[in-house]
This record gives sequence, C-alpha cells and structure tokens, in this order.
Amino acid sequence: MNYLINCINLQKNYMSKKALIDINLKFQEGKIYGLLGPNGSGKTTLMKIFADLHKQTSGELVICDEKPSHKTRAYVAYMPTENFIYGWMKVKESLGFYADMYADFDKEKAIELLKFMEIDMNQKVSSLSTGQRARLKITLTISRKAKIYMLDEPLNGLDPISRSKIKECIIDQFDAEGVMIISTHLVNEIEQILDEVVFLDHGEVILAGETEKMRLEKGKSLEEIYKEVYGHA
Ligand SMILES: Nc1ncnc2c1ncn2[C@@H]1O[C@H](COP(=O)(O)OP(=O)(O)OP(=O)(O)O)[C@@H](O)[C@H]1O
Repeated sequence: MNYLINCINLQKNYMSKKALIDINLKFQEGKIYGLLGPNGSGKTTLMKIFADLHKQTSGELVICDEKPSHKTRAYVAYMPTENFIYGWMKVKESLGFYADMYADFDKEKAIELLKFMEIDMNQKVSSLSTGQRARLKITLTISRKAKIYMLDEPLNGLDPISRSKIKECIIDQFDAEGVMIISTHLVNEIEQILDEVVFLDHGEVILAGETEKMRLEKGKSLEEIYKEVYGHA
C-alpha cells in the first residue's frame, strides 16, 4: 500500500491553545477521505500543516516520502475556505494567474471543467455568485496535476445545484493515484463519495476508518454516526 501522507504524534499549539493533539494518521493513494468535525475541531489546522502553510509544534510528518518543504508543496493542491481569487480579474485571467503560480496547472482541463461548471470565462470574478465562485475555486484546485488534493469546506453555503455539480466534478476528476481530503460538517451531502473518514474533536482523532465498514458495524448512516459521536442525537 502506498501512503502519501503519514503523520506520527502530530501536535499543534497556538500559544497555549492545543489545536491538534497526538494525531496519528495515514492517507492511502486512491482514496477519498472525509475530515469531519464541528467548528474548531482542528480540520483546517491539519490541512494547513499538510500543505506546509503551518508547521507542527511537534511530531513527524511525511508527505510523499519526504519531509514537508518547498518541494512537497508542489505535490499538494489545497483549496482554503477563503476567496483567494482577485475580484477584479475575469475568470479567464484567473486561469492565467493560476498557471503562473503553479507549474502543474492544466489550463485546458480548467477550460473544460469551467464549461461543465457552467461558468462564463468572460465574467468578472467579483460578479460571480457565491456558488459560481465556489465552483471556480474547485476548478482551479482540481486542474492542478497534484498528488494530494485538499478541499476545505467545499460545499458550505451552496445551493443543491452547486453542491451536486461540485460532487460530480470531484468523483469524475479524482485520480486513483492521488489522495483527496475533504473537510466538512455537511456529512449527509458527501458521505456517498467518502472511502474513509476521520472524526476530529477538540484537536483529537476520536474515530477513523473505512466508511462502509463503519456503517455496517454500527448499522447507521455516516450522518447518524456523526450525530452520535458529537452527542447531538
Ligand atoms: N491562527 C490561530 N491562532 C490561534 N488559534 C487558532 C488559530 N487558528 C486556529 N486556532 C484555534 O485552533 C482550533 C482549531 O481551529 P481550526 O480552524 O483548525 O478548526 P476547524 O475544525 O477547521 O474549524 P471550522 O470548522 O470552524 O473551520 C480552534 O480552537 C481555533 O480557535
């Protein structure tokens, strides 16, 4: 088995706040992972450490057999929750901008995906709706030829049409040699596409494993397990 991410006893403190505590996880090639947990559970912090945007306070992290560095950044396509595309640009200019930033950006693929996402190349980014902006962000991220894709809350605040477009795009474009990590608390929306799930709570992994196995063992949907785990049943 080929693990593209391996973390051992990973810990992250922001001053006295423990954001991640003793995280031991492996992410296997060819799988889509759900990183689940309520607000403040540590999902974004973990993704940012994988993307080498934050450093862990202690513990070990291996990305594609290497320690996180400028080099491993090139293997990771991370989509943050923030809007990272300038509003004054036209959509087509945002493709050029991304191509300048990332050598692995596949512009042709992005153009194809934008058609599927029903986004006009000549529209200004600032005039896109929330759902259209989210679709553009996903398109830019997924059009990189990376090994590890991480989408932070890709479905938040979107209508059902945008959500289903994004899910379809994730399934169609997922490369069996890569890893996809999706953070969310909208579990029922995404559970059908997750091979594995990691439940985080107050910075700790409280449950992790294969989605199907977990569902069978507990006789519950992932959403029901989520409610049980976080005590909202
Ligand atoms: N830059 C920072 N400085 C101080 N504390 C931080 C910082 N970033 C995150 N934290 C804290 O670390 C903890 C984990 O935050 P994180 O953003 O990783 O959680 P999350 O699961 O992604 O939450 P959400 O679902 O709300 O995005 C929280 O208690 C948060 O307040």
